Formats: sequence, C-alpha cells, structure tokens
Amino acid sequence: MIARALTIAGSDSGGGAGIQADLKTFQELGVFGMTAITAITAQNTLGVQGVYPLEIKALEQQITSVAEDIGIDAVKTGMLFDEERIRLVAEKIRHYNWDRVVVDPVMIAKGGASLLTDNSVDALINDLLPLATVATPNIPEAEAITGRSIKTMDERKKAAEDFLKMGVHSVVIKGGHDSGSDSTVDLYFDGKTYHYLEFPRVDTKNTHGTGCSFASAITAELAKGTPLAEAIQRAKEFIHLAIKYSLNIGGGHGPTHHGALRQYKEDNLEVGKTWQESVAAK
Ligand SMILES: Nc1ncnc2c1ncn2[C@@H]1O[C@H](COP(=O)(O)OP(=O)(O)O)[C@@H](O)[C@H]1O
Ligand SMILES: Cc1ncc(COP(=O)(O)O)c(N)n1
Repeated sequence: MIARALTIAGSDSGGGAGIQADLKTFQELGVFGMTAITAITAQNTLGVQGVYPLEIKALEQQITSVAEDIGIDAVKTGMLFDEERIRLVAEKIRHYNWDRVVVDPVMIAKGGASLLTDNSVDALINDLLPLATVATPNIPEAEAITGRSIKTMDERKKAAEDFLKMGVHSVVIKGGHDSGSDSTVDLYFDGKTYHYLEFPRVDTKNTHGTGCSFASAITAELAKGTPLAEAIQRAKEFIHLAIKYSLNIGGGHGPTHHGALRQYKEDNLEVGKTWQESVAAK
C-alpha cells in the first residue's frame, strides 16, 4: 500500500511554502499526501498580504475525516496560527496515537510577517513539542523557544539540549539563517550524538518555502518507514537540490524546485555536482 502523510499547516496562495510545498514534496517522494488547513494566507514571493484563520471546527473536522477513513503513517505540522489550534492538534495526535510526528514550529515568514500569535510559544512548548519525533526550528525559532541567543555552534548545541529537555525525541536546528559561511550546516541532535548535515550554501534569493519543504521531506520518508537519521539526510539532499535549482519566478523570494531531486535521479546524475558537471561527466 502507498504510504500516507498528513500535513496540518497554512495555505500559501503563492504555492512555494505551507500546504502547497508539503503536498508537492509528498508527491515527489512517492507518498500520498493529505491536508488539514489551519489558515489561508494571501501570499506571493514579495510577502504575506493577508492571513485568514479557518474556524476551529473546520480544522478539527479535516483531521477527523482523513484519520478515520484513509489513515496516517506520518504527520507534519507547520503554521498553526495560535494556541487554540496548537492545543487541538496536540489533542488529535494523542487521540490517534500518532508516533511519526514532525513539528516545524513556524513563526515568522521570510519577509517578516507573523504566522503565529505572540502568546503561543508556551502552548508549543507544553502541548505540542513533547509529541514530536523530530522538531525542525530555524535559528530564530530555536531562539524564541529556548530563550537563548544562538550565534555559535556551541550555543546551538545547548539549545538542542533544551529541546530534548522539553520532551521532543530529537531536533534539527537548521542553519539556513547562518548566512556568514560558505556552507549550510543543520545540527541534528538525537539525545546522544550531534550530527552535522553540511552542504554548500547556494547563493540565491529564492528560499521561499525551504523550511516547509525540508520538514515535509522528512515526513514523507518517515511515512515510508525510513529510519529517522536517514530520513533527515535524504531530506537535506532533497532541499539542497530544490534550492540549487530554485525557480526564478515572481519579483521577490522565488520558490524552490520540488522536482529537482527526481530529475537528478531520472537523468542518473550525481548529487553534489552541478547539473552541468554531472551531464558533462556522463
Ligand atoms: N542558501 C541556501 N543554500 C543551501 N541550503 C539552504 C539555504 N538556505 C536554507 N538552506 C537549507 O534549507 C533548509 C531550511 O532552512 P532554513 O532556511 O533555515 O529554514 P526556514 O525556511 O524555516 O527559515 C535547511 O536544510 C537549510 O540548511
Ligand atoms: C502558509 C505558510 N507557512 C509557512 C511559511 C514559512 O515558509 P518557510 O518554509 O520559507 O519558512 C509561509 N511563508 N507560509
């Protein structure tokens, strides 16, 4: 049977982030994708023009509908909007005993618009994070959740330990915002060992939806039964290629190219080389 994944997140009309990024990623990775929409955003590559939360009952019913008929192998949470919705989602995860849970604690869009109300961090920490198989904060989100300033890798490791104390099973603190270096290093901490996922930094402004797509790639792999460490490694390859071959559309931060990894595989190219180098080497 095909693996089934559910994303509980906000809709991005611009198609690069949120529910739309998650569904595209699920499809690319061979997983049947389902959605429970928390809020609708009017959004494009330039920013967020409007945020419209759906009523709580609508969110509750979407989750119940798919859980009780189709079934869920892995679930991902993205933009949850406020503490009421965070609590509902946590209650549903507990109710259905879902144990492959990726929590991307979305707070602020790249352009600075708030996607989570200010007083929701406590609900995130107390209700949702303890249910996470893996949480995937970026550096500003990790700072807001742990209350630490994170400038160095040592500070990032301390923050990762704080996450484990909050009850998450493991955490990836992403390095996309650490713009000072030639590489992007994501720190994965499983409670015992620190793993560094390092890829060259791509010099591009097209990073709309990188976090959503990375977290949904982990979710897709978990749905298929891939062990967590390997799921994270594969997700990093997926997002690296999607950024490297990102799409220059719109006037601002363009979206990633969700089909990049598939095209690499179809053309039998080597991950890590540029497209041109790989084609030339064939
Ligand atoms: N310019 C870039 N080049 C290569 N990888 C990147 C770049 N920007 C982000 N990434 C990667 O994309 C993923 C999402 O990271 P990040 O941008 O920090 O998350 P978010 O979208 O939540 O802010 C991470 O794996 C990160 O390392
Ligand atoms: C509906 C929605 N959800 C999440 C994000 C964050 O996107 P990113 O992956 O770039 O951090 C977004 N811009 N819009």
